[in-house]
Order: sequence, then C-alpha cells, then structure tokens
Amino acid sequence: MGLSADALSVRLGDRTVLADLSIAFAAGRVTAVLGANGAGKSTLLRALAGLVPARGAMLDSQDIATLQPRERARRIGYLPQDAAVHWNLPVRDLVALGRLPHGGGGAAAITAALDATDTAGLAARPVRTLSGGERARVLLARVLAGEPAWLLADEPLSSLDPLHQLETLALLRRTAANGVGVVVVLHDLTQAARVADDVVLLKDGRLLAHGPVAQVLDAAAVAAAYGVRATVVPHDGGTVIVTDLPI
Ligand SMILES: Nc1ncnc2c1ncn2[C@@H]1O[C@H](COP(=O)(O)OP(=O)(O)OP(=O)(O)O)[C@@H](O)[C@H]1O
Repeated sequence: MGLSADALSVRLGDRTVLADLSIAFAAGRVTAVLGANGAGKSTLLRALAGLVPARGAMLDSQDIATLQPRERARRIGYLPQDAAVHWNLPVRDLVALGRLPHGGGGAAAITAALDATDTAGLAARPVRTLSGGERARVLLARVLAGEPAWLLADEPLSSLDPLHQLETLALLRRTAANGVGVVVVLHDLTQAARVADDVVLLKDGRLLAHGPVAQVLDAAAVAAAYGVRATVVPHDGGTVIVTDLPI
C-alpha cells in the first residue's frame, strides 16, 4: 500500500533513464531524493506523478498509469521544477486552481495554503508581478490547496532566500506531520539532512541507497553519489555536510 516504485523502469527516447527501482515511500514522512545532475530524480517524481510512461509506479497497489487523471491529481500533488505560470491570474485564483481535482470549493484549504506559504499578503497580486521566490511559494500553495495524500516537490527551494528556504523546509515537515507522504528533490545535502526522515540516493538511474537519513547520508554515500569529498558534522539543527573536491 502507499506510494511505491515496484521494479520501476523508465525509457525516454532511446535511453533507459531509470532502471529497476524498488522503493516504498512512507506516509507521514519526508523522503529526500538526492543524486547528481542527470541521476534521474525529476524522472522519478514525474513517473510517480503519472506524467511519463512508466510501469511499476504504484499507488495503493494500483498502477498509477491506470488511474483517472483527476483521481490521480486528487491524491498526488506534484510541484515541478521551474513550473511555468501561463495565466496572469491574481494569486488567490491561481492557488484556487489547486482545488480543480476536487471540483473547486475548499476556501479554508486555499486560505490555509496561502498562510502556510507566507503568501496571504500577495493574494490580490497578479502572479506575473511576483518575484521568482514569491511565485515559487505561490505554486507550492496551489499544490497544498489540493490537500493531496502525497506531495512530490522537485527542488522547491531553488529560488528561495535563506529564511523562506527554512520556512519551506518547516512547512514540508508540518505537512508530513499531518500524515502526508512528502517526497522532495533537493541538492543541498545539509537541507536534506535537516528536513528528511528518509533518503533515496540515485546514481545513473539506479538506486544507490534508501533508508533513514542518519544511516544513509554518510561521507561514503555522498562520495559515491556525487564524486566529492564530504565531512558530516553534527549540529544543533541536524547535520551540516561540507563538501570539497576529491583529493
Ligand atoms: N525526454 C528525454 N529524452 C531523453 N533523455 C531524457 C529525457 N528527459 C530526461 N532525459 C535524461 O534522463 C536523465 C535523467 O534526467 P532527470 O531530469 O530525471 O535528472 P535529474 O536527476 O533530475 O537531474 P538535475 O539534477 O540536473 O535536475 C538525464 O540524463 C536526462 O538527460
């Protein structure tokens, strides 16, 4: 049950981008998906969201490819990397689009999503007038407004300032504490160690490691995944991971 990759393989064009991945994601936990550029992180999220042809992406024992799009969107919220905004709607109306899989409504969920992402003060602004970071938070609010059981977020911090990065990490943790299974692609290893319960480490489309962050995210795993030297330093807020070029 739950969200899983079950011997998941994805071919795009003439390339095998993901090969034989088996991962069971946990509801109520944050899973960070890590790996070098091109490792297959975004493709994994897209496969779990039913957006690329894949066999072996499963939700509650059902192949995600066989779910009706509306049903899938109700249960799985997907925040793409570099999401485009096609219409210059007021922020609140854009966030309300997150309710479409439910047929609209959900005023309380829309307000809660605006508050949670610190975008309530932007509600009346046309979305194209926002800064990149403001827009990123609004797009996260749109996904949260749909109250999905699973949240798949692809690099949600990349355009945020340090305060909003930390607030977004805290929001992901709160979302998981409410029972949602959160799967998030990150590049910053310290942030991953701070937010994640579990880590999925990908390399060249294959699963290098999967497990609790403290067990998986050590210097050897970081070296294997990224080809860098890593020093893992315990710290109040979690762990700081300092990277350096290989000697
Ligand atoms: N449509 C496609 N056709 C062929 N290859 C593709 C296609 N889309 C992605 N790829 C390749 O699949 C591999 C995995 O891509 P993906 O975007 O999943 O990587 P990623 O780990 O998210 O990388 P990044 O950290 O750079 O965002 C890459 O080598 C990419 O070039």
